[in-house]
This record gives sequence, structure tokens and C-alpha cells, in this order.
Amino acid sequence: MLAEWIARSLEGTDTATAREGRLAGGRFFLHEPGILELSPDTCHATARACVLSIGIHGNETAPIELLGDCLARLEAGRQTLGAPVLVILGNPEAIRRGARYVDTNLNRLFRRDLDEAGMEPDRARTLMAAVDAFFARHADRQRLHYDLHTAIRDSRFPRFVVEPYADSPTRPEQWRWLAAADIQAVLHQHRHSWTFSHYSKHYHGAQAFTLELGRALPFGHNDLTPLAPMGQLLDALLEGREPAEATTERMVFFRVAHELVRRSHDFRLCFDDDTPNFTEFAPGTQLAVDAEAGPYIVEEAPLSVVFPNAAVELGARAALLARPTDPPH
Ligand SMILES: O=C(O)CCC(=O)N[C@@H](CCC(=O)O)C(=O)O
Ligand SMILES: [Zn+2]
Repeated sequence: MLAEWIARSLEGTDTATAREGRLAGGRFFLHEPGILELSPDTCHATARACVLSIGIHGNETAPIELLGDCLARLEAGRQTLGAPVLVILGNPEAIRRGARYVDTNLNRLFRRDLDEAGMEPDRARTLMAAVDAFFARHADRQRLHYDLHTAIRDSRFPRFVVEPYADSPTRPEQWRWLAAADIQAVLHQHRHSWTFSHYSKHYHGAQAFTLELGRALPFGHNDLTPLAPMGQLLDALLEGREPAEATTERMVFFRVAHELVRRSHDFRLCFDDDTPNFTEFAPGTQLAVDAEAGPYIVEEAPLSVVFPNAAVELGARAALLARPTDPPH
């Protein structure tokens, strides 16, 4: 049942409401399409209340396969549930189409004052309500949200996380868990971004990240081998165990210095389309030109470009520009 949940959600046959059943160590509840809650019979004392989301962008399939394998291990009784977990399949229609989104980028809509209409805004409201209700049910536990993605292009650091901007600090053990899961770099956001992980951190004080786990490829084309340590971290969270830790010595930390925003139709980036994430550009380099905003030229110190995408909607982020920063204490 659980192993088929993702496939059935995508087929659109997962339409019955309030279905539930047993698994090793607990129960599962299918609240509505693409929203699955796992509820342990006994919670480990230190278990986190975990939100694990996949498929917020429909063409990012590796995390769907990775978490699908974790659910299959649970169902086969090879793992025992020991933590409350909300599993979210973000944008089923976009996943069916193999597209990043259908009408608008879901991962910019997670704000409580959202007043837009349409499929993705409605989905964002459904997901925010599900997260609110889940964290309210587990108010006594530390909260965690890992939103699992893959990136459009190659990267100097194939596996990295974005740490959303918020008032609540990231706990130091998160860096050690992520290092053990073979995450190679961290990008600290410099301002509110209204992504799904930002939602959980900003409104719920959760330990929250957007995780970039390699490149976006179609189903069946992913090599999950480099993601095995991440699979082990997810297994530990599901079991409510303390995850493995590793030294963060080799992890590289960046902070966003500037966000390039597309202001006009006549906008272009001045470097190759296949430029890998975290490529560094020297002062004086022109990075973008926009009919409204003019040219963007690197000043003072080199800047590393992350998530460059000239084809975004008007007013949306076309790239993050970052600089190395000291590791957190
Ligand atoms: O590779 C790309 O250009 C985009 C990959 C992606 O979807 N990244 C997330 C990052 C979210 C964040 O800033 O926390 C996104 O753009 O939504
Ligand atoms: Zn994504």
C-alpha cells in the first residue's frame, strides 16, 4: 500500500479520503491526494515531528524515488516507525507532466497572506494547512522540514542545501547530520523567500532546508547511489533515532549577497546556459542585462552564481549570487 502510494497519487486513483492502515511500528493515514501521515505507536523520546516533501517541482524525480524506497523499507518491516512524519507529494499534476510547474512556481507561494487564485496557489494553501495541523498535533516535539529537490544544472557541489532566512537559528547538529548525509555545501538565504522550507522555519520555528540532491532527470534515469547516505538520514528520522553525525570540516558555506530578478521580457544572462551552480565570476564581469533594470556587473569581490534561470516569470528570481562565509559555530 505505502510503496504504491506515490504511483497511485500520480495516477489520480488515490482519491478516497481518510484511508488508513498499519505498518511496522504504527499507522498511516491518507488525508488527501499526495498527503500521507505516519503515526508511530510509540515515539522515541527525541524523535522530531518531521515533514518530508518531494515533487514540489514536478520534474525533480530523484527525491521521489529516494523517499519511495524509504517507504518501501517501512512497509516491508525492514524499518520501524518511531516518529510522527508528514510525507507530502507537492505538485502531482506537474509530476504527471514532468514539468517544473503547471501555471506558476509552487515554491514561491508559501505565505499566509497568499491571495492568488489557480491550481498552484490552491495547492500551496492545502499544503500550508496540512503542515499547520501536523505541527499543532505535535506541539511538544522539535519540528523539522526537509524539502527535497534536484537542480536544473550541474553544480560544483552536486548535493547542497539552502538554509531559509528566518529569526529562529539552525541547531548545530543539523550541520553534522547533513555532513554525514554527504551534503557538500550550504547556502544561507539573506531574506525571506516564501519557499516551502521557509514556511516551516518562519511560521513554525522548524529546522528546515531545501535540499538539492543532484540534477533533475526523468523517472528511471536517476543514479541513487550518491544519495545512499541521505537515504540513511531519512531512515533515521522515520525511526525516530538520532541520525549519524560527521564533521563539517569539508562542507563549504555560502551566503546570498544579491538576488537577480527578471524585471522585463528583454532579460538575459551573460554566461553559458550550462554554467554549473557555484561558478565564480570576478569583479567587473557582466552577469545579466535587463531592459528595465539595466546591466548587472559584479562589484568588489567575486560572486558565485546559483540557480541561474533566465526563463523565469517576470518579477521572479533569475539567479542567486553568493559569497563564501564562515561556518556557523
Ligand atoms: O536548479 C534550479 O535552478 C532550481 C532548483 C530549485 O528548484 N531550487 C529551489 C530552491 C528553493 C530555495 O531557495 O530554498 C527553488 O528554486 O525553488
Ligand atoms: Zn526544485
